Amino acid sequence: MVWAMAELATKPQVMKKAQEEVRNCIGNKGKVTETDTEQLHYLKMIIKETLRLHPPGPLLLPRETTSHFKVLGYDIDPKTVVLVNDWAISRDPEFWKDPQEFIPESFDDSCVDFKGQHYEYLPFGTGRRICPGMYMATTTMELGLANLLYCFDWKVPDGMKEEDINME
Ligand code: HEM
Repeated sequence: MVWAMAELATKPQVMKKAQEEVRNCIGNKGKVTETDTEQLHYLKMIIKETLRLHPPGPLLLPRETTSHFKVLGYDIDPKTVVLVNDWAISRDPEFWKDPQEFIPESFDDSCVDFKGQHYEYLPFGTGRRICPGMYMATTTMELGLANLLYCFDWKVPDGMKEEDINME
């Protein structure tokens, strides 16, 4: 969630749009609750985009092969440790337009999600060992970020510019 906050702090126009969505939806209720987040489509796109550019598990979890197989002409022996470079996959220009930019709108009208069916985007992995905490993680992030956007305007510290924050 810190990455999402850093991206928003450096992109005031994205933050404004997200704040407007949350504040219009919640009105004077005082706080965002779990049932409210269903309506926060832009916020969900921000979280997806954050997980694309800043996957907390950039190489997923190491796996060990149990039998010999061939992939793209390479022989993979049994007991080989295999890493999936999700960080690189989710910045691949073959699948993503302007892949280095933070553009939540890329997920608008797109069926790409993190449930492991879209191999260009695997922040929670895929298959039988996909992250079982996926919904807990996204629900917690949505709720936390929505409440922060609802209650606060945040910005980079005085004397600092947006471009001073190194997102690498
Ligand atoms: C943003 C938050 C999270 C991210 C990005 C994340 C990502 C991942 C990834 C990439 C894997 C490996 C999947 C694979 O190799 O295919 C994994 C596995 C796992 N995650 Fe998460 N995770 C998150 C939060 C959580 C939470 C909140 C829990 C528990 C409450 C959790 C529990 C697990 C467990 C137990 C596994 C191992 C599953 C297995 O090997 O069968 N994760 N996670």
